[in-house]
Amino acid sequence: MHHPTVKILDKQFSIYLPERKILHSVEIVAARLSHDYRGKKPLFLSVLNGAFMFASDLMKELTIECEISFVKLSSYEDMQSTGTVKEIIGLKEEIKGRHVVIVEDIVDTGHTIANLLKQLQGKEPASVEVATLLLKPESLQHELNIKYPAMSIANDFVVGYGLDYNGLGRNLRDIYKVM
Ligand SMILES: O=P(O)(O)OC[C@H]1O[C@H](OP(=O)(O)OP(=O)(O)O)[C@H](O)[C@@H]1O
Ligand code: HPA
Repeated sequence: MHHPTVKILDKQFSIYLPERKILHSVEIVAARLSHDYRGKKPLFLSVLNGAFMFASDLMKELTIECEISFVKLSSYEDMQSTGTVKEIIGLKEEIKGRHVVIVEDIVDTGHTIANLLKQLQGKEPASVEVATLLLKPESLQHELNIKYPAMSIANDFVVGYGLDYNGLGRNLRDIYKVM
């Protein structure tokens, strides 16, 4: 079902990125990753919770030998960054010498990714890059090289396809923006 608008808690959202457009952009970024990481047996590190749906669809499109693992770190409350970024939880894999690709649903201010990159670089990986479904270039507050953004969007709050508003809306197939 594709609704033109949805209401979540106190806010109204309108359709922004339909599922077919999302999946098309996932295919394109997966093709780039498959090309760039062939023979490198990369470790995809998906950041929970938001990235679960992107990670799932991305993995299905990859044609190379690769691993995936899930880590957790949360910093968002309501619609604003708290600025405090927590440490990586649940990382059991040896990072040293591995080609790591972080899989995120969204890079907004960049606080989360900047912190995560710093923590991972200390573990001496062979390389680290970032694949994100959404990038908000106008919102970025860090100098980051995000090599694999599936889509760049304006500075609007969005929900759906894994992204939440106060925990809700992650199950929506399409992405909606706040009205
Ligand atoms: O670039 P930033 O401004 O740091 O924002 C991006 C981060 O915020 C969201 O995570 P959140 O902390 O909301 O956790 P969640 O994935 O469980 O929703 C999102 O999944 C990114 O990890
Ligand atoms: N929507 C949902 N979660 C988020 C966003 C957003 O626009 N930015 C950072 N986390």
